[in-house]
Amino acid sequence: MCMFQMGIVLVGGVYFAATGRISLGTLVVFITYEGFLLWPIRQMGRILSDMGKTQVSLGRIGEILKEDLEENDGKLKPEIKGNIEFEDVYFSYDDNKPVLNGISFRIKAGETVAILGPTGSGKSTLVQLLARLYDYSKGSIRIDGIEITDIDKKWLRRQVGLILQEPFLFARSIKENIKLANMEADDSKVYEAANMAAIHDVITSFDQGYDTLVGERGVSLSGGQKQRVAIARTLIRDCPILIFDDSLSAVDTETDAAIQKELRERKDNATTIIISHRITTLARADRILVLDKGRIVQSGSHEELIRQPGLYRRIWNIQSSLERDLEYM
Ligand SMILES: Nc1ncnc2c1ncn2[C@@H]1O[C@H](COP(=O)(O)OP(=O)(O)OP(=O)(O)O)[C@@H](O)[C@H]1O
Repeated sequence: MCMFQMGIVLVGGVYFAATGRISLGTLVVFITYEGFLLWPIRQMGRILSDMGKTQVSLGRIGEILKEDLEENDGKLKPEIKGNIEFEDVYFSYDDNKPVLNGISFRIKAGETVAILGPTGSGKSTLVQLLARLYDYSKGSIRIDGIEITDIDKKWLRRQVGLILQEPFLFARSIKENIKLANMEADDSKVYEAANMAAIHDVITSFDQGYDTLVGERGVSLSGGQKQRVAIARTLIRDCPILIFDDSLSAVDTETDAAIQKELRERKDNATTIIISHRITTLARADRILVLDKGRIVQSGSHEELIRQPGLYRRIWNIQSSLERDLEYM
């Protein structure tokens, strides 16, 4: 029972006892039994709300298991260069609320495109369609000219490296966490990926180096360090298409710049899509798409977008004036 409820019961109870309407014994028994009753009722409320979450999670696990059993016979397994084309793509999670409303754009193999947009504008949904986590209802998405629904789903997902904002690390060593995506990779490949993700020096500063355990029994990594381990885990797969879904947000600006430089200088330059709210990250991309309510409302290079009114210029003004203020502090 919270202090407030306890206070009301006590004040009321003492008043009734003092005016002789109830005995002191009745008051004590009432408070005791109320305490017994309240806790199970609260627990019941929690169980009911957890049951709702369990139902949704069970449904999703079922979908994943079903997908694994799906036949992919006859689907293509092409070698992918990384040319991406969205043509008039529509998508909604449920029929009433459209999330993407006619998205069209092209990315050439090896290009870096950044996406900016208010929360809920459909950025994550757009990149998840590319990895076929969901299927679009109308329009066409092509990779190297092939409709992605004609490509074997597992094959496609191996070519598209999607790094999420809150990556999951297992309670294993850092090396095992990086190698997870490519068990055949040797140590030099692990170090190369960690270097590109700007996390090698942090790892080697630990007493156990790459054998350091992550999680409760080992080191607790910061949000930015976890993101960089997850980036290394994706880079070790050598995917021709890389997607950073706000996954550079917890990394400081300089490290972010270092990672982007490494990616650009990679031998086989991957097609890269970066979702970010940080203007310095966006500015380094070859092209920026601005999304609003499931539509592309602006598209161009940093120089082009700061010359026209719109969300990009507003964010640029706010973030640059903040940086100037910080310099003077
Ligand atoms: N699995 C889902 N089921 C139902 N609706 C969803 C699901 N995922 C996202 N949405 C809804 O779709 C819309 C677009 O979401 P999305 O995550 O793509 O936006 P976003 O631009 O990436 O936002 P943020 O910047 O906050 O990550 C939102 O209204 C969101 O509530």
